[in-house]
Amino acid sequence: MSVSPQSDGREIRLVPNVPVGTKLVADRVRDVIDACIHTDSPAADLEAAAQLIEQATQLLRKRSRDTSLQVTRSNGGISINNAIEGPCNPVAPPLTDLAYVDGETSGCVTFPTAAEGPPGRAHGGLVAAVLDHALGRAVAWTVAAAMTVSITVDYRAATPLHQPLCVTARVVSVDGRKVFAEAEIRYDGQITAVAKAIMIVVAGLPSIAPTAVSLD
Ligand SMILES: CCCCCCCCCCCCCC(=O)SCCNC(=O)CCNC(=O)[C@H](O)C(C)(C)COP(=O)(O)OP(=O)(O)OC[C@H]1O[C@@H](n2cnc3c(N)ncnc32)[C@H](O)[C@@H]1OP(=O)(O)O
Repeated sequence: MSVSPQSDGREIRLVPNVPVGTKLVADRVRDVIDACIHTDSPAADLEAAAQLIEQATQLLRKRSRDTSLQVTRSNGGISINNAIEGPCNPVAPPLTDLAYVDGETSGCVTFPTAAEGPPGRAHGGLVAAVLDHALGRAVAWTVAAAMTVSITVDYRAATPLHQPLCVTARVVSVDGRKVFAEAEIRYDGQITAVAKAIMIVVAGLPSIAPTAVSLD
């Protein structure tokens, strides 16, 4: 594992691949979150479950590391504990299969029950977060790593839970450090939300290339 210093002093840790064991734990935690939301168990079972979860937490805390982003060298650099795409972050939906082809960035996401806003629909803030992330990826892959200073989301239709969704994003224009980009999320081919963003290229953020990662 190597470490790349960032402009604000934080570090990015490079790992060869998504760590299988950590991803397994994250997947099981996603199951726990889902079960927690749906459970109708009696109090004794809830108490027993809470104790088991506490035991698992203590086991995981036996050896801890800092919270720096970990990024793989494979597949264009998966940010493994990122809030949106991180396969090892149980809070991430996650956004998967990120790809960059002919200037277009795409990815897939399925929102779990935990992402519910209106009944049966994804929370609009989480839809916006996924779009923001795809926009960030598109800008990083097309121009350079950047930060969002403005994002506008139009919600056109319900974004369902538990259904495979496609996210696409691209750069529209560049004006100095300002990058204008747009993105959509689709269910069954129909757009449910579109986003327009202004992102500012910021020196020192991790750079990611479409085909080969060059982070150090
Ligand atoms: C493989 C590695 C993977 C790693 C992870 C992958 C994840 C990738 C995806 C992650 C994606 C996640 C994405 C996220 O979640 S990013 C997180 C959310 N965003 C932020 O936290 C950003 C907060 N803002 C800032 O820190 C500063 O504003 C920055 C540093 C960005 C710029 O401050 P700086 O002092 O440097 O620059 P400046 O103030 O001179 O401004 C520069 C220019 O910008 C124009 N401007 C500013 N604001 C606006 C505005 N609202 N509308 C229109 N224009 C605006 C401004 O007029 C000026 O234009 P001009 O006068 O030059 O013409």
